[in-house]
Amino acid sequence: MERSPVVFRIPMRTRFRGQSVREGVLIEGPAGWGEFSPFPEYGPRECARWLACAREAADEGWPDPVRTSIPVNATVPAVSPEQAFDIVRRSGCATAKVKVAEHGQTFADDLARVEAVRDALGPSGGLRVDANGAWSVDQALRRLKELDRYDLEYAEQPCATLDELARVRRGCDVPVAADESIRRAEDPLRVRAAEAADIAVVKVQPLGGVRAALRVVEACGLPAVVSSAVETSVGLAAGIALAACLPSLPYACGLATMSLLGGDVVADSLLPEDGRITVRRPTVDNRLLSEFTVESPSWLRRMQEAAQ
Ligand SMILES: O=C(O)CCC(=O)c1ccccc1C(=O)O
Ligand SMILES: [Mg+2]
Repeated sequence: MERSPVVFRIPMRTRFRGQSVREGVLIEGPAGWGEFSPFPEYGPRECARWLACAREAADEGWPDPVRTSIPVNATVPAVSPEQAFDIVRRSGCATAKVKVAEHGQTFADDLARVEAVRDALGPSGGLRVDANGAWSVDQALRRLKELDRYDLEYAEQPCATLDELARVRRGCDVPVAADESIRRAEDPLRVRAAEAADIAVVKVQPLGGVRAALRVVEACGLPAVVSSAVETSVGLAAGIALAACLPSLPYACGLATMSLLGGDVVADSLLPEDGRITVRRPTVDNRLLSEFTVESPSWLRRMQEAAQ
């Protein structure tokens, strides 16, 4: 028997994107469980794609994998240099992504955090930064040049607009990855036309599922980095499925985010071992699920509105 939708609420171990809890709805269908967990700021139109991702997971499942494990990066929130060092060391990952340009912090904080992460990785590790679109073109050009003394693999969304990304790309040696610029089906063609990025960051929930994201990557014609939206292992499994079926996967993916959450709804969490996550779909554990279940008519309403 399939369960009715379950609303979950899981505390975050470190604040990320200004959030300290992660909430959403888990739905069960013939193919398994799916996760609907749009961030609070998204309206019904955007939420429709997040729901399509959950429905694909529950109703159809995903295309066959072409690899058995996914290389992943450690995700380093805007924490102190000491904490950043520990996060990277504990992760076992050879690649790390560091949040920079966080509200309330200075560029000196960013430099110190990136330096600590380079120390933790050693000279051969991959090190990327993510500014979430916060810099102007001038800031990005100056700051990336300075940060590049720690040898950056790429800079994720240094500025907000495609035109700005294209100018940063032309003006500096650090490759540029588009993340927030790729949220709708028509976005990849725009990124490509504007020559705004070297790499496409793709997230399955905002793009409407694994099949939809596969089409986006194809249309974009850029190497893809699959990233999570900080989901439970139910949601992460969809990202793992996308990374597992992409024809080519040249970079480590941002799917090692379970360590940011204070709990999970499966016993066999999608955590990395030696910097890789084994391709699999863990099953929901009823005891763990009940531990994080909350009553929330507003979440069920949000899901209904997304289905209109
Ligand atoms: O890419 C990663 O390493 C983890 C995922 C991540 O950073 C993220 C997760 C949720 C919302 C936004 C972002 C982001 O890339 O800015
Ligand atoms: Mg990003």
